[in-house]
This record gives sequence, structure tokens and C-alpha cells, in this order.
Amino acid sequence: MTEDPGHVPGTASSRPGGGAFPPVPALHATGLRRSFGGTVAVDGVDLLVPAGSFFGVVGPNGAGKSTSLLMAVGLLRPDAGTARIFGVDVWADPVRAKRMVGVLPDGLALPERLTGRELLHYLGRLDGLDGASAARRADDLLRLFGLDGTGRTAVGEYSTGMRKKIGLATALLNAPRLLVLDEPFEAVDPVSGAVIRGLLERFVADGGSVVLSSHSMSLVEELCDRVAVIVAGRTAREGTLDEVRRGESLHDAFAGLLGASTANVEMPAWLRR
Ligand SMILES: Nc1ncnc2c1ncn2[C@@H]1O[C@H](COP(=O)(O)OP(=O)(O)OP(=O)(O)O)[C@@H](O)[C@H]1O
Repeated sequence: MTEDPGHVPGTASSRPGGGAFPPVPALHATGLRRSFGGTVAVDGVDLLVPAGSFFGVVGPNGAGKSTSLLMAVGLLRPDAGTARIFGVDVWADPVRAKRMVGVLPDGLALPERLTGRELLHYLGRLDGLDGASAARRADDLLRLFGLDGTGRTAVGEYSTGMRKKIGLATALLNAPRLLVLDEPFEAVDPVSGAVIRGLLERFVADGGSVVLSSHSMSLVEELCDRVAVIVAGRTAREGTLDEVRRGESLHDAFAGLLGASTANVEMPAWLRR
């Protein structure tokens, strides 16, 4: 079943009888579950990302954020659960669903021997762009991310931050309506970080939707209007930023959900001077 995928993000659809459908979410995942062998990675994650929102996903290491995002965009098959992008089921109609989303997965595998420009041009052509458009978008994106001086350098020789930026460029290449970005600021220098941040804010201001996972609570607090906290494979709390932090800082709310404290760190005796 679909939920009116042609609907314009952020607006209520009207029907002839005068009533209004609720706006179609940019992303709606329910009951996601996934195990790897004996390890339960995700054990009941729900994500409701309204169209036009800037949505943050936070959680401790190993909580299941990356696995949940992969399932939500149709890159990893869940053991159970559903995921829809603008109402289109990512498993029933993957081509249509994937056309609307740009993804930066964790540990993105890239063709190592291509230059950044060749990679973007090639992916653009695979996405159906004509040669001139693919070349123009490749050049625009390389310039945007400060990679236009990389010349003949193969992606395999890129630094960690450069790989993150070329990954982001690939996510933007097909001008998606939704961006799902797994730790987009990780390993990125401060100037590039500011560019990415400005770009994402502009993307949302223009009607796009963004889901990003991050370990930076301050960044999530500054950028996101909605947040999901994933703990031990489940959505522990989800809502507007204020609903999730409940009068505290996001950091304190997060630590509280984990029952964690950094006040009394037990230093092993052998490490003491
Ligand atoms: N391909 C895989 N094979 C086996 N186990 C996996 C695989 N992918 C993830 N896991 C396990 O699933 C759990 C959740 O991992 P995941 O990467 O989704 O967590 P995360 O919240 O994104 O963590 P981090 O913040 O450290 O990136 C972990 O226990 C991890 O070891």
C-alpha cells in the first residue's frame, strides 16, 4: 500500500470532499528488526520523519542506528518491519523509493580506482543523467565540497574526510527529496563541516527532508527539529527536540536514558601515575 507518493512535502493533501489527508511522511519505518547470527542488532525501531523536517538519530555505540538506517532506505533487508519513503514501500517498489532518497551509509564502499569526478560522472550517468548534466553536477559538487583540486587522485587515495565528502556528493547527485546521512560530519574539517551544515540547512529550507545520525549532541540540538534516541536496538524516545530533552540538555537527557554518568570515572589502578 502507498501513501500518496506524489504529494508535495510538508503540505496537507486536499480531497474532493473537503477533508485533508495528513501530509505523507518523508520516511516511515515501523517495527524494524534485524539479527546477525546470534546478535540482535535492531529489536523494534520505529522512525516517523515528517516531510520537511531535520531529523536526528542519536544513540550509544552499537545501539543499532546504522543498521536501522540501512533498513529504512532499503539497503539491508530487515527480519521484520516496514519502511516507506514518501509513501513508497522500499521493498515492494525499490526503484521508485530509491529515486527519492540520497544516502550516505556508514562505511560506504566506493570504486577505489576512479577519481572523484569520474565517480560522480559515472553515477550520474547510471542515474539516467545525460553526459553534459552529469559532468556539470560532478563539477558543481566537487567545487561545493572543496574537492575540485583533487585532479587525477583516485578515491582510494582520499583521506577519511575526503571520502566522507565524496560520499555526501554521491548522495546529492540525483537531487533527492530526502537525505539519509550516517554521521556526515565525522572526520570532516571545520570549514567543510560548516559548508555541509549550511548546505543541509538550505536543503531543508527549500522543502527537503534530512535524517542524520550523529554523536554530537550540540550539533543535533542546533540543527534538528525532531530526534530519535535509539538504545539497545529500540527507539527509546522520539519526538520534537523539546519532547526528547524534556527541559534538560540533549546530552543530559541522553545520559539519563542510558543511566550513565561521567562524574565518577573509575580509573584502572595500572593507568594511574
Ligand atoms: N554486518 C554485521 N554483522 C554482524 N554484526 C553486525 C553487523 N552490522 C552491525 N552489527 C552489530 O549490530 C549492532 C548494531 O550495530 P550498528 O552499527 O547498527 O550500531 P550503531 O548504533 O550505528 O553504532 P555506532 O554508533 O558505533 O556507529 C552491533 O552489535 C554490531 O556489532
